[in-house]
Amino acid sequence: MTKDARWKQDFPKIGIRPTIDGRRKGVRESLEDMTMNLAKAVSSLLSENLRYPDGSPVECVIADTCIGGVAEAAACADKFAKAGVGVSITVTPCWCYGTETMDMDPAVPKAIWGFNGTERPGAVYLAAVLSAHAQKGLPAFGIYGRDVQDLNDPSIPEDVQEKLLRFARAGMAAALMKGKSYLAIGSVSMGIAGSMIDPDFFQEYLGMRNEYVDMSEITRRVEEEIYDPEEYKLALAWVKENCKEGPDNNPAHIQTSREKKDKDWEMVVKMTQIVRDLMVGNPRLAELGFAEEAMGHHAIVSGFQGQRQWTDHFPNGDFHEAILNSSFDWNGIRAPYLVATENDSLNGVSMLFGNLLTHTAQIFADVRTYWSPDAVKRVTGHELTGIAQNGLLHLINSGPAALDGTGEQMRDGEPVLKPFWEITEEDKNNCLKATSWRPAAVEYFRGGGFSSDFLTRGGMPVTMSRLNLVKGLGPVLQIAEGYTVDLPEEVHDKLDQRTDPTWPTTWFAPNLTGEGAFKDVYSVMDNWGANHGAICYGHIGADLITLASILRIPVSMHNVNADQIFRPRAWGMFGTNDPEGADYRACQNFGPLYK
Ligand SMILES: C[C@H](O)[C@@H](O)[C@@H](O)C(=O)CO
Ligand SMILES: [Mn+2]
Repeated sequence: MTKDARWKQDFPKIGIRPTIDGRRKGVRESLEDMTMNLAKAVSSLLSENLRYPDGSPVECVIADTCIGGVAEAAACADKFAKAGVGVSITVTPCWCYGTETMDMDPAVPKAIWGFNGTERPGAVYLAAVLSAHAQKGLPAFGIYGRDVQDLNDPSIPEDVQEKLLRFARAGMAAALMKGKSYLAIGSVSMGIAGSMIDPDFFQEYLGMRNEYVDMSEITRRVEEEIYDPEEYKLALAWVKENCKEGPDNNPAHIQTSREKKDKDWEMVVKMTQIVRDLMVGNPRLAELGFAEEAMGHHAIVSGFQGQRQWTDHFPNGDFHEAILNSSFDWNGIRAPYLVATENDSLNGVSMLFGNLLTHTAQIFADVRTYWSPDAVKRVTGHELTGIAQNGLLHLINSGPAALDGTGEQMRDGEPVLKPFWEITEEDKNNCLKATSWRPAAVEYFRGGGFSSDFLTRGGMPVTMSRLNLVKGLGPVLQIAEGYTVDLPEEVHDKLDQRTDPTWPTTWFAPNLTGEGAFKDVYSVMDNWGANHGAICYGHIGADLITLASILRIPVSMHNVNADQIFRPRAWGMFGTNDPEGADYRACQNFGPLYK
């Protein structure tokens, strides 16, 4: 199979709009070079720092001329539409005519950098055009450098760079998901509301489609051999060599035979191929006579119901969920495919946000247990210290934690999760070595299968997020930044044995602020909106907040420093003393991006 059937269309581009004072015979001419150079500098900054999901640099398109009035604004809009621009950034060092030069496309996230200078009033334009954006209901991000620059200084100050990059990362995440689908394989898992797909949410807030296939489609493709048989051989051999089977934890009388386990391996490998092909298609299938199946469902994220109808009879989905979510398989190191276990589409969306912002693999987990320091002491005799001193959350689920979540990839001697293009063979092999595949708990999974078992290395900055839907309100996002934690081996073992030790564990200590939901670790658990969370490497809370504001999803809970929060300027019009309340009011007022 071609390794990446996914990226058939061109990626969206970032459009840069240099706006200028339209007065000829002096003013405009004196500003042309400076203005165009600002646009070029922003273009270089973004292309050097941001990448597409395939690892290639983000492409920028600059308007053909500076924009001094509506004719040039329209020419720019035309160029951007033809070039597939998904995000726009307006730059200017000077006064320009607000409503005559502004970007009017309601579905394109927008920012404006108004140069902080004295010779020409860039900040005055910034304020004027942002007032127009508010008045017209087209929210835009305002970027105003903290320190005055000289007019001929083409550099981008660090604070401006940070805001340009934060906006562009989030804007591109929104643009990249637009037009893609969430593929539900199966329906509702064990009454989990997140697997009741809400198509209005996907359509209006994310610009996405919903695709649905019954799990019987997997049976059909297995039985009719609708997968690449050569890849299957390669995959099975790779799995035998790289995926070591761990001990069977089932009571002896229900353990399955060696023969059944070997059959399960064959089945779970086929399931992996089939789920991937369902998501993104596979040109090899057309060569094999399956042209329709070769097309796929254009899915950027999917969910697999599994429990219970499938898993009561067939091997569970843990293998395909874990491998597809990882940054590697038998075809080598590649971008993760996102698969939400239990078809929890809302956790799938949280994974999608994390992945599009960082290009790293995501850890999907049950937010299973709050362990207070006292409870840990009582059960193990161990005193929690350091970042764990206030207690821990046990993140654990059968299934889809990416193997990258072992924390076995290294950068400067520190454990990290890398975008796939930075992952080395050694990183990959270490992730595989740190994972064992335990025969599934048969009382839960009557059909057998294998669950990935690993323990995430401690000391990594991570962000757990979760999208929730509330009737009458709509979607809200919650965000908890914190760290993964190492426990002494015997302490981990004791705590792990009390749950299901065949599943991957991440010990998580959220950063506390002493207030609200972050008063203590218990409060984080107590305020979590659902049974699942999506865990992303890095402290990406600020980027998530910016993305949520682009999509008009209010943030109900976060522990991000106030000075990192960057939302469209109009949010301040809904109150400045209470940013959380203002966020709710602004999101409600403007409504979903694609309505
Ligand atoms: C085996 C169980 O049914 C688990 O899958 C269950 O605890 C969950 O993961 C619920 O989200
Ligand atoms: Mn679960």
